[in-house]
Amino acid sequence: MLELRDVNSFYGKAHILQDLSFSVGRGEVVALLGRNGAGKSTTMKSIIQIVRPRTGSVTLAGRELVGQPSYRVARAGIGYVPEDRRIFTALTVLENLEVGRQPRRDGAPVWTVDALFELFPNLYERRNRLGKAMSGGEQQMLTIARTLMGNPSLLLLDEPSEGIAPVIVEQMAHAILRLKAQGLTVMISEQNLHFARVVADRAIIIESGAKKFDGSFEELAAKPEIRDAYLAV
Ligand SMILES: Nc1ncnc2c1ncn2[C@@H]1O[C@H](COP(=O)(O)OP(=O)(O)OP(=O)(O)O)[C@@H](O)[C@H]1O
Repeated sequence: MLELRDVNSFYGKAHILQDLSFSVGRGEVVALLGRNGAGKSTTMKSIIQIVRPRTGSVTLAGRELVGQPSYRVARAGIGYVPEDRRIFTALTVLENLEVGRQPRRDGAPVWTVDALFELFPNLYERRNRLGKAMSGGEQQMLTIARTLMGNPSLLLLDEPSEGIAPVIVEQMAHAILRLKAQGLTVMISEQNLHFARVVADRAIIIESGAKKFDGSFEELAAKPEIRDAYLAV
């Protein structure tokens, strides 16, 4: 469904992504792992074209995304939840969800406000509260829910468990597993190996913008040297 081939991305002269190639199959949940500064956020930004790869290709269902404006990438069916939660603090939870509403898309799960409240019961309880009155974890859930209102076929979550209370992390894991059960394709970037193992089918590890491992968590467990070299555990 998603394929990166020999992607090279830069910030000015700094060469960040180095010939990065990987693919994500339809319905898969893949964890992009790596230390602080490994290039996880840059990878996601290079998929949605906030960062423009200088060379290489990024395709979604065979369609080239490199060079497209980000709003077109979103319309092509990619939902992106950045690390810094972006909710409208002066709008209520319900209003925030309405802002995200987009038409349904072929081959992607269709979301309603009710279905999202079922997925995130906390949001239902706080549906009339202003965004600014929510905890960090609830804001993270609201950002994910609002993105789902766009009915994406691929969801990119940048470090969804970072800085969030353990009880909310648990709810988040549960929600991601339900998204997978609905057939959504998900890529999460993570430093938390435990969280990644609970929700993802496969791990891709990067370091200095280059791929160091791509395989199952069983394969990763059999290679402690990889974990020790590239992950903070
Ligand atoms: N806007 C920018 N301008 C210049 N360099 C940047 C910029 N954003 C990130 N970098 C650098 O690019 C490299 C990769 O950063 P990136 O944010 O992709 O890593 P990450 O794996 O997501 O780490 P983190 O967990 O800290 O978000 C780092 O060396 C970082 O300092």
